[in-house]
Amino acid sequence: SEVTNTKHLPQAIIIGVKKCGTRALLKFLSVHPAIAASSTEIHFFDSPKHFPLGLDWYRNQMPIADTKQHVTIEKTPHYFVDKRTPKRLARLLPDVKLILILRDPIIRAISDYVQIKNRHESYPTFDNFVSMENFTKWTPIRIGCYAIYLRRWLKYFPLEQIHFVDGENLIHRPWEELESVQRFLNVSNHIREEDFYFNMEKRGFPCIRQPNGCLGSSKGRQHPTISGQTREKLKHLYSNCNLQLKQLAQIDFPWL
Ligand SMILES: Nc1ncnc2c1ncn2[C@@H]1O[C@H](COP(=O)(O)OS(=O)(=O)O)[C@@H](OP(=O)(O)O)[C@H]1O
Repeated sequence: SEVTNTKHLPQAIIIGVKKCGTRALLKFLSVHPAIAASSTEIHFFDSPKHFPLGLDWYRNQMPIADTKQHVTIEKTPHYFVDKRTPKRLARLLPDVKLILILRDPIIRAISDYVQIKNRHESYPTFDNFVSMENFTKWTPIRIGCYAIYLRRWLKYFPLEQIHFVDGENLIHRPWEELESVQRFLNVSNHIREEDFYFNMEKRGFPCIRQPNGCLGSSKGRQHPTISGQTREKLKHLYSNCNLQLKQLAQIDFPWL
């Protein structure tokens, strides 16, 4: 077939959610011979600086794809929570396939917290935050109420255009999640169970054998233990959010 060696607008975008395994998913997909994955987060639709530069700028950020058979894909987890992105995306790339990876919102919140704490030494403990009166407004907590944001997306995209990945299963049995993502993207089932190994030095997270290995040191960080009281409070808060998500997305992941 004809080699085009050029950049294409993405046919698929991992729109989020932050700290749910977006990097792992994209890294694993990038070993597929028919997938051209962007190595950085592009932040086109959500950025006042980039968006006015238009689709030519966006296309130019994409990786070179060998042939027209390639599926070009990028991930920018902030798209999911950005108010302007769904409308802009629907207008500019109405047929784009959307991939949304979700994990247990309590673990996601701790992961988000650990990332912030990493940059701000004197940051309070997670338990301290959750004991505050208006803790539900704190971003690491709020983002985990996925239904709030998904509802916005569904104003612009039909459910069939969004593929939901279980971020917990992506850690335990990544090949299963990849099988359905590959099907959704209409590419061959190339990534298999034997392509993975589990790295015990990295809290048991999966790595892919060739050619990419494990994720970098900013992924798979140590998490603090949280009190039983904090956990109960969050379970209570998220039970309603999770119920709404199940109904909106028509999914039933084990942790929901
Ligand atoms: N294979 C593999 N290796 C390492 N880490 C993995 C993997 N699969 C999923 N995860 C989980 O992904 C969490 C980071 O999520 P994201 O990549 O979406 O983060 S970000 O939003 O781009 O910052 C990251 O969060 P932390 O554990 O808090 O570091 C991991 O829990």
